[in-house]
Amino acid sequence: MIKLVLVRHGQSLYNLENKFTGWTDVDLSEKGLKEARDAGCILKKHGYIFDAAYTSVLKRAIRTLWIVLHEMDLMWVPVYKSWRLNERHYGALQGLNKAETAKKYGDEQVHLWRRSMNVRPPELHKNDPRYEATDPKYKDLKEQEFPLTENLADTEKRVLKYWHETIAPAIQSGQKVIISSHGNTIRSLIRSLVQYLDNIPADGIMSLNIPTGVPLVYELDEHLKPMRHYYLGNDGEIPKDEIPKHMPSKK
Ligand SMILES: O=C(O)[C@@H](CO)OP(=O)(O)O
Repeated sequence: MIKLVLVRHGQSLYNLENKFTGWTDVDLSEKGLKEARDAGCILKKHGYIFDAAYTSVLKRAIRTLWIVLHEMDLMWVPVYKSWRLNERHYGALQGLNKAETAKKYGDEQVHLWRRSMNVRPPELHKNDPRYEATDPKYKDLKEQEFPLTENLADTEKRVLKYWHETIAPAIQSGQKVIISSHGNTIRSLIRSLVQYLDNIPADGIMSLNIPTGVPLVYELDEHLKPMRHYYLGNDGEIPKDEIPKHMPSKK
């Protein structure tokens, strides 16, 4: 039986300030650092070991992974980074306060920007300092590939390309994998994993609240079909209604 571990980065400085983040490269808050340490400790306590680790090119996910591997004494594990595992690009909303934006544009509009598969937030202009296409971490992207904004379908498409071409084959070749990534990236992966199961409200998965810094384990069969899933954390850290309801959980 295969175990895949997904972990959303610990709380970031923008999570703390309730700001739209997207590709803004903010670091972890003090709470986020602790969440990452706790995630590593609990994975170690349960005897997890990994052959390969995947993350985005954003430091909140990278640092979470570093801390997890450090706590587990697994710093030797190869780490693969890809922009395709980045958070969804939030366009011109990046850096704005979510509550203030809701006051200005209304809750309904902000909900559409945040959770609709098809609605894109307003685009960044190429002369905006938040447009980071020349950052060396994006050297693999052609200028026309660098997003000015993304809806969740755009995000899912580039995440799943990496999943199908790189991560899924590694898992199927027998590698034990951890992915340290972002809320919308993880939702996209969950949508892909559950797509062959019956009666799954795939759209509802995009509204799931994924807690920061709590490992989510998917047990998969050899075809990568999920058998069950569960969070590894203290009960108090995992609000019951945040556990995906699309499959029986362990508890
Ligand atoms: O701001 C963001 O980049 C994401 C994750 O924190 O927010 P949302 O919950 O709106 O997807």
